[in-house]
Amino acid sequence: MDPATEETPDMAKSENLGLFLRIRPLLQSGVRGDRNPRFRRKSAFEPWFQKMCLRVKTSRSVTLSPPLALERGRTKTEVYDGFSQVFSPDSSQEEVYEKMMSPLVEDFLKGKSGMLAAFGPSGSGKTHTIFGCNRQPGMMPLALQQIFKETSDSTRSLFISIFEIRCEGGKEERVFDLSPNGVDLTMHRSTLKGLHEVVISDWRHGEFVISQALLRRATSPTNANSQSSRSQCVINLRIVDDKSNGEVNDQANDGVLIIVDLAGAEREKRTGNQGVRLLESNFINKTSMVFCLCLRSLLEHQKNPMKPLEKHFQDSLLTKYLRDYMEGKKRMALILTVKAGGEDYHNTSCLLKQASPYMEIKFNNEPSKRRLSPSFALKGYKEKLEVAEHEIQHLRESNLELEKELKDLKSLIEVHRLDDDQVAQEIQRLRESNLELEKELKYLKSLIEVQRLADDQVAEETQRLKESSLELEKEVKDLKSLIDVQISGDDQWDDSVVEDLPSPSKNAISPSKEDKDRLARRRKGKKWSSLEEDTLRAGVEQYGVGRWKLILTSNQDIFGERNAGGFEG
Ligand SMILES: Nc1ncnc2c1ncn2[C@@H]1O[C@H](COP(=O)(O)OP(=O)(O)OP(=O)(O)O)[C@@H](O)[C@H]1O
Repeated sequence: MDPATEETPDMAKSENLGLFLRIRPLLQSGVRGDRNPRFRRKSAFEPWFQKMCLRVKTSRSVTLSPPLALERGRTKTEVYDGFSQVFSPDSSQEEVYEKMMSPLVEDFLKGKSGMLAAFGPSGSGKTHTIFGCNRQPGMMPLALQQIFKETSDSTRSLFISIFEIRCEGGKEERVFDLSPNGVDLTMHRSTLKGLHEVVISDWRHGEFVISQALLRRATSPTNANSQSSRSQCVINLRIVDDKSNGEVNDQANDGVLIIVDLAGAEREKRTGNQGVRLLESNFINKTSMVFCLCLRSLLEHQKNPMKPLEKHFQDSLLTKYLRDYMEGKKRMALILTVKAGGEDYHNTSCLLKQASPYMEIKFNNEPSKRRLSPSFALKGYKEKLEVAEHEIQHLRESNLELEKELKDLKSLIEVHRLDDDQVAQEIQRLRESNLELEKELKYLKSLIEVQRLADDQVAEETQRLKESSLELEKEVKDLKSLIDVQISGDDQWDDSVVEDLPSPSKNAISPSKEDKDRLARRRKGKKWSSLEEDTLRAGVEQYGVGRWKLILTSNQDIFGERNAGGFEG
């Protein structure tokens, strides 16, 4: 029994499960989704209607023919009848909506909860039917349009939540909230804790929220479908009367409409799945199987109440969540999607055999009659308490994790701070050594300057000495020429005598008698003063013996009238 309500079963007012069948149009050869090369080769030139194993018989029945019978022109066919509606390959989304979805939405707006699930093999058009695309919006966007059209002037609010159940890498099943900022969810009984609900302002907003959620949904390409859903996707629409302030009362309209896009059951050979894909495929097939077991058990139980209603719903998270529907307590519709190609015969036949009996399942179609009993209230509070406790535990854990992260960050900052100190110290040290180097450089520069000055002085002194040396040389030259002039003035050599003289190297020159007299006269001349003698000695010391003319000219003031010839004696 639903923990929130106590419903009075009234089978007189019950109705059958709505079972719809939609046949996907055959895609052209080579179009992704029809990848069986064997079949493509065989049927490349056949007209499309000859390839089909499933044909619409009436608006509620179909005929199924095996491919071999088709090939050999036999008519071994099976008829499946009693569907709520059969949609042919050329039926539009609007047509499907009008006949299948619109009644569910009408009831939802009246406060009746309901569920629609799309069920069928991979690539048969479940996601296309539920969500559609921009050009062909599916049941979900069309439902939003209808809801907002009919509630535009009321005080009711629409809430949407969307989640998926998947089995990553073939491990345990997990639930992910697909709403913005959604997280992993845990299921307690049939309730998801922490599932985020978004209040929808208009149908475009609703469409946006759902399209964003679908971007997060797990999909992968397989041989059967280029974008195959790898998870069970569930969308909840809940409408709340704002006047009720969220509280339960008799008038409150809080119907829930659940739309489920199941991942398509797959045959390993068809999909070519391996590794992780194969594990996912096992999970998908298992969920489909549990879903079917629940419905079959419900049908058998309804047919023969002596047969117990098996608790198969416990075997998968999806059926756990949909327990009320799996146990026939709430209204449900199924749309079976199939492909009608010859190569799809096996899948289509299995699905029809398995699911067509579900059309006999009955549900009570009365709105929930809510009675607040003390036991219910207590039960409700207990559950709320459990949820709150769980959330507190969850918050505590995440708090601990955050604290740990904070600690790690702090220690990281500390390490960086230490590094910074070291860097600052190093900079300081470098600065100081830089200063020292600058000082040294300054000192060296001043030394070089001093040296340069000294060099300049040396150069100047050298220059000066050179100049004075030149002057001296000039003076010496002048003096020499003066001496020569003096000598030539004092000693009048007779050129004729000189010409007759033998070479000096062979004969000593002997003066003439006149010269000898002149010399004698000079010797006998003025007497030498002691100053003259001292000066002569000093001259000899300075210039050497024989340099009489030089000694004379250098000390002309002392020797006066004397001539150099008189010095030799
Ligand atoms: N009625 C239709 N009209 C046109 N195209 C369709 C129809 N049904 C399905 N398709 C196309 O067929 C391909 C497979 O469809 P879809 O993805 O809906 O399959 P599925 O049953 O959800 O597969 P899976 O279980 O692998 O996710 C898509 O390209 C889709 O657009």
